[in-house]
Amino acid sequence: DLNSDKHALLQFSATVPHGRKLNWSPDIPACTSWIGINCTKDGSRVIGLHLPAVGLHGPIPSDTLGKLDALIILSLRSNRLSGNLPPDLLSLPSLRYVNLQHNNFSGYIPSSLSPNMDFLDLSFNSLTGTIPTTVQNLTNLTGLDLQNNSLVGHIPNLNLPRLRLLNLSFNNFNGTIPSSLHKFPVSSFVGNHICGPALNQCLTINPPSPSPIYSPQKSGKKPSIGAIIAIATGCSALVFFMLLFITLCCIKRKNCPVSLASKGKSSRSEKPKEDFGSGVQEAEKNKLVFFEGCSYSFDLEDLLRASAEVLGKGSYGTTYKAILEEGTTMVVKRLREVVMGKREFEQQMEMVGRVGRHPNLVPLRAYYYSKDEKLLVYDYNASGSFSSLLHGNRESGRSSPDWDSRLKICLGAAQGIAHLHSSGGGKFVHGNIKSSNVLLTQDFHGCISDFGLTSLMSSPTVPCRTVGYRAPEVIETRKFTQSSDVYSFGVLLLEMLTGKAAVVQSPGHEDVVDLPRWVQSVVREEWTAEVFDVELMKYRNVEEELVQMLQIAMACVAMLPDMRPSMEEVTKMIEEIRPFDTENQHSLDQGSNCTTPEI
Ligand SMILES: Nc1ncnc2c1ncn2[C@@H]1O[C@H](COP(=O)(O)OP(=O)(O)OP(=O)(O)O)[C@@H](O)[C@H]1O
Repeated sequence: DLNSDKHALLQFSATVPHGRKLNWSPDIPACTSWIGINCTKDGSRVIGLHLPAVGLHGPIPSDTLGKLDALIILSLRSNRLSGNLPPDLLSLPSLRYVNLQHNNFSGYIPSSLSPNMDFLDLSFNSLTGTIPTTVQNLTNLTGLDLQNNSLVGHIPNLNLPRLRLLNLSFNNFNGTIPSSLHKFPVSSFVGNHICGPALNQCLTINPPSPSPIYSPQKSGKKPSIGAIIAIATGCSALVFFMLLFITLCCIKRKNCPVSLASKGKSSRSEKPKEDFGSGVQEAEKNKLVFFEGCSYSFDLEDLLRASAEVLGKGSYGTTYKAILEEGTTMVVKRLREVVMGKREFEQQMEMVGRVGRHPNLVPLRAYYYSKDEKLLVYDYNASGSFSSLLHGNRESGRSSPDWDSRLKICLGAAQGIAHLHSSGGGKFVHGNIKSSNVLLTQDFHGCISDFGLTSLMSSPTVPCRTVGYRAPEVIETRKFTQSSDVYSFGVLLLEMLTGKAAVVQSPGHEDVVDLPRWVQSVVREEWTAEVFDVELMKYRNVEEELVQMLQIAMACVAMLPDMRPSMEEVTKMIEEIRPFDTENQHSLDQGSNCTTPEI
């Protein structure tokens, strides 16, 4: 509440060009309301209003600027301010820096703009209408960020000599990119229906659907009864089919684990009853195929003699941790239901081996193929998976991963998937993105595992434990695409942000609902902050980054595949939240010498 004295401790001080120092002291609330803020004790005038992410809400009073006539900086980003922007809000000649991103402002961008403006950020609001032509007069403008609004019309020819940063992505612009803006990257325009040389052709990615996460109070309009019925019917059908599917899946496969507890966890010294290698022919015990550059000295016989522990039963078979007698620990995946012939299998494995040379991918080290046994060999990663880090900690007493670690892991995972998608002539699809397939290095880099396996299977299996990650069209068509990978990654991001599993029990109901729908329902009723994992709310000054990540996640889980961004775009958007030093990343694949990470 801007009128309360809750923010009384906020201080602002700056030196104005002519050298006079202004202090914005705790005395400010005594000046009754924020529109009277400039009546500081010494009568000096306020030149900056900087109140980011402090929970301000409601509309900005229309006569604000009559009182703040010396304002240079207006920064109210990441609040819950709503309503139309007052027509004169951005018109004060003193205004130079405006940042109102991540609020709920609606209506048009005021056409009266300070001619001295050098930075204008109105991104992540619900603004409509066109870009006012007066923007062309802002010759000092160095940055213009209008991304994630509902702006329409043509992009004006902005001949602004100082403009360095431009982001118009995820709006409803159409037409072509004017020549003056060709120097900006594709990411500046993505999510619109526009064409231009920078894009080679017309953009195919449409703006995300106006879900409540983008505009919780968009235009104040309520959906029609018909729309409500359609949405309700659609959601019920989705939940029904999901439940039906889960049930069928579990009936069909008796070995579908009901809980994590049912996973075999034998001790190191004791071999479990179920073991890998029983289908290996005696004559073939030297037939383990290693990838070029590997320096492992064990062979298949050594691997079969190893002490094995079941790590889990996944969609493709059982995964074992194998401790060889010489001390090396490897992971062996025993595939089931592979229908491919030997030659085809070998070709596929060669491809997987080649593609896997990336810091954010878990490389396949070796494989074995015979009629009765198919084995894949990977390094063992002692730090476990993102899933166990997120969901396993509270019981084990380990602390929940902090925001920085989560962000870093997700960026790594996104980079890994983006690399996969650019491989195989841009046709490679993972088909099983989920948090247990994101393994972690010791220093918390996310690495994607299990790639290249979906095509080995007899039919595109939709495993019961991974239903929550499946894009709606996959459940229907059983076809995996790069867009369905993006959807799964979006669910993974939501899992990271909420701390919840991909399928959640909806509060007060017995039925389960997938995470994207749960997030949407919470955001519709409450405010975004309710969605986030309480563990994340402990950190200060991260709200804005959380909301940004939530926007990315929701773009990924758009119902229509064409509406989802590509993984390359997702990676860029995450990088924009917080740039990491990617050059110094450690990886599972340290070099190409197949070094097993320390155990
Ligand atoms: N290289 C590895 N190092 C350490 N743990 C691993 C490794 N590969 C897999 N795991 C872990 O072993 C467990 C079983 O993996 P598996 O891939 O068989 O099943 P899943 O990931 O649960 O399901 P899916 O088969 O659908 O991917 C998972 O918890 C996974 O994180």
